[in-house]
Amino acid sequence: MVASTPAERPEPDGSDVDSTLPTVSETSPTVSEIGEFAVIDRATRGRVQAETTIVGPGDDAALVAVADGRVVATTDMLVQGRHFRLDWSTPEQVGRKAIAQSGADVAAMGARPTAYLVSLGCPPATPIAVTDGLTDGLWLEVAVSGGSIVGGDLVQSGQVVISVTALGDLAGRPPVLRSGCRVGDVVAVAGRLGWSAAGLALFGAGIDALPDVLAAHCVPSPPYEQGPIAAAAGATAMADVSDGLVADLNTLAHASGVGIDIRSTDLVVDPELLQAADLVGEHALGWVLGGGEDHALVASFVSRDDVPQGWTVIGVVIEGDGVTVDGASAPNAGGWDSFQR
Ligand SMILES: Nc1ncnc2c1ncn2[C@@H]1O[C@H](COP(=O)(O)OP(=O)(O)O)[C@@H](O)[C@H]1O
Ligand SMILES: Cc1ncc(C[n+]2csc(CCOP(=O)(O)OP(=O)(O)O)c2C)c(N)n1
Ligand SMILES: [Mg+2]
Ligand SMILES: [Mg+2]
Ligand SMILES: [Mg+2]
Repeated sequence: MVASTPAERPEPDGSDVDSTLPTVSETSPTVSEIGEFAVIDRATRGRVQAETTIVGPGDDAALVAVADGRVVATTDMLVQGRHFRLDWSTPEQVGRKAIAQSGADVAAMGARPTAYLVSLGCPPATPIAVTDGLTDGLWLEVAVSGGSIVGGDLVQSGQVVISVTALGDLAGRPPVLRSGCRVGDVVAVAGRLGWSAAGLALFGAGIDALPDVLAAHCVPSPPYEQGPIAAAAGATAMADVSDGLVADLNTLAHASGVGIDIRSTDLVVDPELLQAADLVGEHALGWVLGGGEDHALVASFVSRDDVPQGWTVIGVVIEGDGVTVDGASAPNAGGWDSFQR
């Protein structure tokens, strides 16, 4: 491998050094003014814990009851300028997205989220209206996904960074792995595709239109409950779509040692995406195939009869290696790679 010289590296576009904070109000004190423990207090006081929380925030660690003797565990982080911008999203939307990103991974194992640990880094000048907004958003999404926030961390950093660890319960079922696709299975999707990418394109072009599409970029809507439903229906493999449909199906194909062929005519391209595509001069199907961050669920099932309500069959598992669309490779649907953009 040849190390790239500075001259070969792409110029930074500035997006990853964004450290702007919204001026929420002239009167909001900052995090440094009220101090770490007061901010933590505001993030935890009065919030209702799930039944499985034995010890919640306030001690050295939380204690969580594990119903079936195993716990699903996953973590993801959001970095300002890379995963969100505070001039595009409200703090509440960022909080919701942070929970959704990890909660969707729990659902993709076939489990139900039970507990979250939230670590926050922020500059000292962060208004507490921002940390309060984040807290509200985190708890709003927890109310959708299930579970509760049992602890976390708060540190000073140059930009806003949020890391969410989620735990989940499989209710005695086996986990649904990425490696379980078998030739002849059908592949189905639950949840929206392409919306987040369409919103990102609108934001990027500075077009203030289609508010539902912009909101879908700021707050994904993972179909949390469909994870356990698919597992109970016998899903053979599953993942959430964070990097892009083709990219995430590729992880299933590679882990399972198979090919997956998607039929483009079976993909739902919502009319709002066609409108957005007209506005920015891009292709809506490209967003559906290559856009990430909607956190839809994709899964394989032995037959069409196993596919639960709320899922749309979009393809089949075939012999081969990787993902094809209508039998051909999809070179423009590579999806997100944290170090390529
Ligand atoms: N720094 C790391 N150390 C250990 N495991 C990691 C690390 N980063 C990612 N992984 C693991 O690699 C796998 C793929 O990660 P990722 O692509 O982020 O999955 P997802 O898109 O579901 O969040 C996951 O099982 C994750 O736990
Ligand atoms: C400012 C900004 N630029 C670009 C994007 C697009 N984007 C950022 S991360 C990502 C993919 C998912 O992020 P990743 O860190 O890979 O999450 P994971 O797959 O681990 O869930 C996408 C499409 C964005 N959300 N915000
Ligand atoms: Mg991840
Ligand atoms: Mg995932
Ligand atoms: Mg990713």
